[in-house]
Amino acid sequence: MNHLSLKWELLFICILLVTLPTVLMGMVGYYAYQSFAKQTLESQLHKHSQEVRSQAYDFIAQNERVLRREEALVLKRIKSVAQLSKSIFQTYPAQMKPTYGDTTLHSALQTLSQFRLNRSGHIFLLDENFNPVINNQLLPSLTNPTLYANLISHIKKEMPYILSGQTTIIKHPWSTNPNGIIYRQTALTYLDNWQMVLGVTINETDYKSHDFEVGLQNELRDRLASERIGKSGYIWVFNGQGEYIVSKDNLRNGENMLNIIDQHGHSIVEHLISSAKSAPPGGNEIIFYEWQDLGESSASPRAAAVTYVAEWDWFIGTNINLIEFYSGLREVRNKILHLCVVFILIGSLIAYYFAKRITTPIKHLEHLAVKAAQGDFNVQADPKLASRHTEINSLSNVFSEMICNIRQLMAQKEKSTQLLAARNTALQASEDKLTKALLELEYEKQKFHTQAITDSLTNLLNRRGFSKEGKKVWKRHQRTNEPLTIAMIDIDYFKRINDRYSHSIGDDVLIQLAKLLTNHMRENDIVARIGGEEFSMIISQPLCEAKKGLERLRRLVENTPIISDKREIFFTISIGAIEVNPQLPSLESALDAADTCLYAAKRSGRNKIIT
Ligand SMILES: Nc1nc2c(ncn2[C@@H]2O[C@H](COP(=O)(O)OP(=O)(O)OP(=O)(O)O)[C@@H](O)[C@H]2O)c(=O)[nH]1
Repeated sequence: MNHLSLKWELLFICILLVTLPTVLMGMVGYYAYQSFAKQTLESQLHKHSQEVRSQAYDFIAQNERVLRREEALVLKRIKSVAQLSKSIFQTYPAQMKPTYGDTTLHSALQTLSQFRLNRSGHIFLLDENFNPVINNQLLPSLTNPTLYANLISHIKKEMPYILSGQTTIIKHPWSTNPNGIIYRQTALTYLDNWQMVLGVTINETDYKSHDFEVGLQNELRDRLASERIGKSGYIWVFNGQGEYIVSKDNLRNGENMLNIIDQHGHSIVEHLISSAKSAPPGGNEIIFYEWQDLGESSASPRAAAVTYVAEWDWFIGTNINLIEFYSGLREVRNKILHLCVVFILIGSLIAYYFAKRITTPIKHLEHLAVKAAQGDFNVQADPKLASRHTEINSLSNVFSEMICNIRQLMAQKEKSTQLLAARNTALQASEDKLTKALLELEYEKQKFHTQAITDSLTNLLNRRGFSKEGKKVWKRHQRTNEPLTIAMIDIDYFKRINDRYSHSIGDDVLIQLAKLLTNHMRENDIVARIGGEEFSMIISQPLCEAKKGLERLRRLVENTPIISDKREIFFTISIGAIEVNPQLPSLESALDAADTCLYAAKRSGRNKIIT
């Protein structure tokens, strides 16, 4: 985040603040809708299942109502037949009482014995031992003695009632068939004249026809087969053997589907049947499974509410294709997704606008600050910023005020700098003048000093200079005891040169000698003109060495004429030299000693050296 600019950081935060709640709300919305959809699915299935169940029970109830009405009619009939028969037989005398095994029945009994109601209904008579005396061949006592005994037991129970002259009806099991026990309804009455029980009996199967029930089932079957839940949801019905009672559009009715297994190898229909059986009484159970219908390339996930109608052994399922059902949910999810994206985009654009609105003035002020930092104080904040009544406005005002102050300070500084520069220039000029004056003074001083110690004609040291420099050498000699020779040099007959050639040529001689002396002397030697034509030398050599040089000098002078007016003028010098020794206490005494030698050289004929 540190390398992000403020604008992008603000933008990022705003987008985050928009995106997170949007995505969160989208997810909550989607999952809420998903949960709602699942509840809707289940309630829809429950509702359909209950409707189908109630339809089935309406049909069952209708069937039962019809059967009950049929039964009531039959029972009324057998009762009336029994009472009618009784009224007939009561008219017969006791002598006409039939006996067990009697084959010569009179015509009335034969007629009654041949009486048939529906298919199996007939009349029978039982003697006091409960043995059949007519229609004994129709009583299956020989084939099912247990059920026959059961009938007799029932009759015996009813005896007190029929003995009182009443006619009663009993229901008793009579035979069995593959569908179960077949019951009979029997109307009983008592013949007082013959002490016999008269019965009119009929099999329930004779009047309880399944045709009506089958018709009802077929009607319901057709109705269910065409019913749809949603686009492709439908209703199926299996019987306990796993056979289709109702299939989609009745296309697979009768097919046994127990062999359809799921991925775990279990029979799906068995699972449906067991789930329906375990459903709460009168209710249904929601189950999820995979099923492949005719025309489908693969099994698809389904949900069904299953219920069991025990009376018909029908396992009814109302099912929905989950892919189809949730396709609507996918549409909702996509819509939520699109809404989220649009919302985030709009939020991002708004965030970008505000981030830019916030950062643009800051960027502008930053740009101005950078320019100011680089020394450009002619910057001015954008006047548009003043129109914003925000912190930016305050910042802009403060920045402008600051720049204005800096500008004033800079102007003051500039003024002060110019003033200072002018003063510096003046000061520098004064200083230069002073330096120049000092230099001139020093030059003059040096000049005066040089003039004071220099002979103006020969530029050699004069007597004062010689004395000054000589004292230094003398002190050094005293300190180091180095060998030192003092020589006094005088031009011979100089007065004659002046007189003979002029004073000017005399000066030239002096200058010539000074040059020769200067060339002759060594670095540490001192040469000076201490009088008119008198020169002195201090030579840093012992006398023996110095004398050789002085001799060379003397000969050089002797052989080096000066040229004046194309004439050669020769001159000579006399030299007196001594070596400084401890007997000479000062430079003056040493000069005196050398002067004494010079005097001796003059006296002894000149142009020579006396040491
Ligand atoms: N041209 C010239 N002559 C000078 C100068 N100073 C002194 N003299 C002359 O030097 C002469 C010195 O003469 P003297 O003292 O008699 O010595 P000299 O003639 O050399 O004789 P000795 O020294 O005995 O050989 C004088 O005539 C001075 O006038 C100078 O600066 N220029």
